[in-house]
Amino acid sequence: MADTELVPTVIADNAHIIYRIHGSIGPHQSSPLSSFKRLVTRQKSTAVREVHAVKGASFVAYKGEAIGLIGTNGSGKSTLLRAIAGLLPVESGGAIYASGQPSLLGVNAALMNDLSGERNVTLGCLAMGMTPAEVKDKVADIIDFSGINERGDFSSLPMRTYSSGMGARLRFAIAAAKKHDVLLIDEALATGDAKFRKRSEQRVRDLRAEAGTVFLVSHSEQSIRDTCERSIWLEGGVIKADGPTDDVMKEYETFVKK
Ligand SMILES: Nc1ncnc2c1ncn2[C@@H]1O[C@H](COP(=O)(O)OP(=O)(O)OP(=O)(O)O)[C@@H](O)[C@H]1O
Repeated sequence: MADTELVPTVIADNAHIIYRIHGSIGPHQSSPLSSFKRLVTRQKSTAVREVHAVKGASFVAYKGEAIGLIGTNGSGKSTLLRAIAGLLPVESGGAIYASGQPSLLGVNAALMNDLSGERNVTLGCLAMGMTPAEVKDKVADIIDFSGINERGDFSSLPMRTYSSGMGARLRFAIAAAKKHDVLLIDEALATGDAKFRKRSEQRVRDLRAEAGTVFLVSHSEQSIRDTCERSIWLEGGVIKADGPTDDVMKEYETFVKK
């Protein structure tokens, strides 16, 4: 990165993300009678519980960077990723700006369970904006990369017959078949076996080299160390550290060992 111009791809400026859970009221207020009373009197339920998941996150990500997001369970990593993808709103007073359309690749990425793996590859590629001709070119490579056919012809079977690891591998293979300005990966690499993990980590490095920015949420320290030169540590929704992965990991490890 040193001799290239730094081009920002994602800017988070004092981003606060709050989940509002409507109707999460106490036991007395949730009875059918009290609901009926509210209906008759046209009173709105005032009970909205808030979860302040990300608290004032600020950072700048640049082209060509792979950034690991680490932190204990519930620290806000997936929430931040979803906000970068534009799937969650940022509270007023702060903002997240991103170049292009960031793509979120999560273990929950939508594929159709009743369709075969191959059909899902075609649909996924079309949904990412490839032309039918490009898709035709890529289907075999994507299935190869996913390795779902390593134990027989699974690509022609419905996705509901796949193990969760196989599904995750196929989702990753589809998303990684395209160049992304900003690719957001949520634990997708963790579900594969060691061989697939190696292959996908290489693909993340390639995507990065193609001048995109990759964010990787993972509980696997090894995955983060192997793919990301920079890491951001979130704890309780607050960025505790942001810098070279080795340094941030050291601080994080000291924290979790306490
Ligand atoms: N849909 C939701 N509605 C309400 N609260 C939520 C929702 N999703 C997450 N949260 C809350 O937001 C906080 C951050 O959750 P998030 O999933 O971002 O953490 P995480 O760091 O990705 O956790 P993990 O490592 O366990 O995947 C948690 O307190 C969680 O309970």
